Amino acid sequence: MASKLLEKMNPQQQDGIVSVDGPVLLLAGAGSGKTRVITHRIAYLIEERGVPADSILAVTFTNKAAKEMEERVEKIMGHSSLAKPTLATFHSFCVRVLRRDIEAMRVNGVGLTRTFAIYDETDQQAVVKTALKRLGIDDKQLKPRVALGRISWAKNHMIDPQEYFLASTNPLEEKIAHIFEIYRKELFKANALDFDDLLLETVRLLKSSSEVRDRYNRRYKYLLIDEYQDTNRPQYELMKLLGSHGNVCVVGDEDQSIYSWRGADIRNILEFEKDFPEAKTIRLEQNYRSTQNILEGAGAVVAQNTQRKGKNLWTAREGGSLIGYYEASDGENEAIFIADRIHKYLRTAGETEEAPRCAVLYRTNSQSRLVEEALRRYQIQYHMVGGFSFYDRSEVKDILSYLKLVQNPHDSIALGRVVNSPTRGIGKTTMEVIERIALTTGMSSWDAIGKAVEDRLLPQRALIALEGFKRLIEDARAMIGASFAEKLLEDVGAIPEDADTSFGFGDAEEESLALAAGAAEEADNTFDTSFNFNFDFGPSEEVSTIAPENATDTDAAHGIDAIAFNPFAPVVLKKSAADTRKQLLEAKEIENTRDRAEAERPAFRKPGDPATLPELIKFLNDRSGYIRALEDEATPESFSRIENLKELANAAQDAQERGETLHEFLDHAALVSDADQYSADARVTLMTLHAAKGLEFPLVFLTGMEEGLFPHSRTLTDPTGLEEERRLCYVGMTRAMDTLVMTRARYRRRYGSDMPESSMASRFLEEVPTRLVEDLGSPGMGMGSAYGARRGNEDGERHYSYEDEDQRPSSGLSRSYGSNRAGIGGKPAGSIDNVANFFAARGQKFGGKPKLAVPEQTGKTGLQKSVRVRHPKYGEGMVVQREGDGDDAKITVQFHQHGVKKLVEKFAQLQIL
Ligand SMILES: Nc1ncnc2c1ncn2[C@@H]1O[C@H](COP(=O)(O)OP(=O)(O)OP(=O)(O)O)[C@@H](O)[C@H]1O
Repeated sequence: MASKLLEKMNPQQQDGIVSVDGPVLLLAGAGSGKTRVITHRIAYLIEERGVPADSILAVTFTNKAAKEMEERVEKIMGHSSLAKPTLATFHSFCVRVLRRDIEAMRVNGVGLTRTFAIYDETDQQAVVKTALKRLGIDDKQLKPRVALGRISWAKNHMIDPQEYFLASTNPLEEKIAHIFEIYRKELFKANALDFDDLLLETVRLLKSSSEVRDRYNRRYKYLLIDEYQDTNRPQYELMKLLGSHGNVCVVGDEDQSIYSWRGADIRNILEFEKDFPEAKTIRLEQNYRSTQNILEGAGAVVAQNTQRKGKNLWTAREGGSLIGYYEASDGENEAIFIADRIHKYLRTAGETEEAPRCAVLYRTNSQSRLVEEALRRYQIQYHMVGGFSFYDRSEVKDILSYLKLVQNPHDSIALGRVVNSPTRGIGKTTMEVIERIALTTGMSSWDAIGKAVEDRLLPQRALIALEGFKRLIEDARAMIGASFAEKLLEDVGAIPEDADTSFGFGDAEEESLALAAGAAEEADNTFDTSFNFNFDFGPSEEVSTIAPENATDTDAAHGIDAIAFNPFAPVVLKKSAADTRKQLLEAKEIENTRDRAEAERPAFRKPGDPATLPELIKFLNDRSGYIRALEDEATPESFSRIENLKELANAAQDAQERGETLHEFLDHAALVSDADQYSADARVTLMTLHAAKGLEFPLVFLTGMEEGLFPHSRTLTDPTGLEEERRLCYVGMTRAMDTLVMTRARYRRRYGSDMPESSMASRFLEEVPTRLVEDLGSPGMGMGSAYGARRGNEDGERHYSYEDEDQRPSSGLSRSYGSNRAGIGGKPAGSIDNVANFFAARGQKFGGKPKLAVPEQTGKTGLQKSVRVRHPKYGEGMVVQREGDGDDAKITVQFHQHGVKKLVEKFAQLQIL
């Protein structure tokens, strides 16, 4: 078997597969087959070393990668193992740990419970807005997004509000520390965690509970971490906590570290050997993906970085086509060029390649618009990754918020979102009173509503509306309560001696088991929302026989709404453990009798059993009046929203068929990321460079290669940030298997400005050796300038657009545009002359290695690099480049408010500060 697993692997890959004892650092260059090695390593551990599959934990970066890995392992092993390795992202792994064990951190009944909510960015922003309001800070002065960014940064560096406050050096930072503290408290009150917390709380849990930590250490004997270069501090700590046995294999490529903005610390990979001095380092340096030209080009770019270990990637695919370069006159022209190329590619590749696939990559999402428009003109279907996801639609978010409330009524953000959606007469004033009660008593909004209703603290009309809402949520909760009751009963008699032996995730029975201990004290406010999805509605005549037996406080108090929807009254736990057990046994007795009677009728759901997830969604859709409100609206938009809600019910049906719990369903919706939307079947994919990591395409377009756009303006004065942008460029270039085209627009419209602004070529273009590049017919080249440096608005050059006669595609789909256009100085595009001219001009401006070789020109005015300046219109900024001298000198300034501008010195009216 070993020989089979090692077949078709190069010696380094083989080493990576069989070196399973002790720490291993697998430095895997782009396209060097690390996914292959990881999957075969897992199979090797199981098949050759006899390691139980479920003692292997492999952590990947996206859900999609985890799923793909799972499929690949299964394929290699041919479904031979019943137990499975755990393949998950850090976040989903942490959710599972916390859903199982978070209550181990509760002290004297205080702390989060397993029904915690996960807050996404919208939820987080809502909390920050509350904090701003409470502190009297105008959200225009301090944008919630900015505050949130700082909070997330602090969390990823494991800094708490107190530490943040102590370290703050200015009033703004102090304010953020206060916001952070309120934010933290609000989430706690709402029994909620944000994405960063998922990691932090898991670290805290494993550190604080040796019992829990030991259990995970006993369970997972082999730890594999993919994309190690992108791990942040909490992830690093998790690696240490979970990998204390030393069988840790981290796989990564420091040249592909692109997530520092999420707190990723490249030092984790650079210093792995320090953390584990006995670590074995294996380098995978043969690239199987790209041609030599592409690889060399990408290698030359990333070689400019200093923060790297360095490696010699090589490929057996010698030569290949040159890297294409197209310098468009403007953004529209760039988009048309791309659409045209794709059109031709799809037409011709269809004849030769099995499944033509290509990707258009950009630095920021907003760049997609023009490309989308152009593709539509060419009637080319495309798939966009990172657009508005299904789960982001407002109606879907609303119903998910109802579900979140069913799971955890203390989730104040979910409550705020739907308390008056659809409108039910709970206005702003009412909610302000509720918030005041919550604030003064420290209660959650849900409890505050309860108090307001009980103590009659609001006008009658408001109270009726609040009561109605409260009852709706309680009824929905009651519908699923029976599941808890039933499984609890089953588990009470079957708690294993050693809980370790039944350790596993996603197992509904196990979840109930862990809940059993806390059930008595928490029965009224901690519902387990695990579902048993295997039942259909029962026959309606059974209502009368079963409902009274199991009637509950909730039913008595709230009439028969839930029953009207669900003919079987649900079981809700009473408060004492003895009562609970008695009630459960009674329920079980009834069940047993009924089970026997119904053995022949499997199609019906058993009376008293919990509602299924789709049933719950339908109940919420109907009882909340949401669908009715949309129907009343009767617009095409409202009908399509209804369709979306039906689709959500379908998603729930799928989840039910996979045996997922409500937790898992909501967790899935919360953890879906941009990259997960990628579909391998799409022929044309549009996505950001970040989302493209780990993927490969025969044809890749890298667009918007302009200073200020890529590298992003934020990083122009920050060497570390610049290195990360360069790595991003490297990631983008190495996605290409056969053909890579880099494009740039000389003019680009920014922030909806009237006139497109002139741009400068990205420095990354400069770093690609000229011998590897071919001009693909950039219009208007060779006018004595490169990258439009002298062709800014100031010299009045016209720019092309859809409307320009000679740029417009001729007609229909057979148009040909771009590559056969006249190039530099009227010569055919792509001719040796043109290319030479073009790059000669470029060389003059930047020199071979711009970073080192560009001599700083001495200007008369002292407007040198790094000098701070003020412009009458753009305000303050810093000079980042000076080109030329005398009257014609061009000064590039990074303005604080307006981004990068290139100005002619003599006209610029720049004042040195
Ligand atoms: N030994 C091999 N022989 C032939 N093809 C291989 C071999 N190893 C890997 N490949 C192929 O090389 C390509 C890249 O492999 P893979 O996706 O595993 O690389 P990677 O290291 O994960 O890349 P990246 O880090 O750039 O995302 C795939 O198409 C894979 O099938």
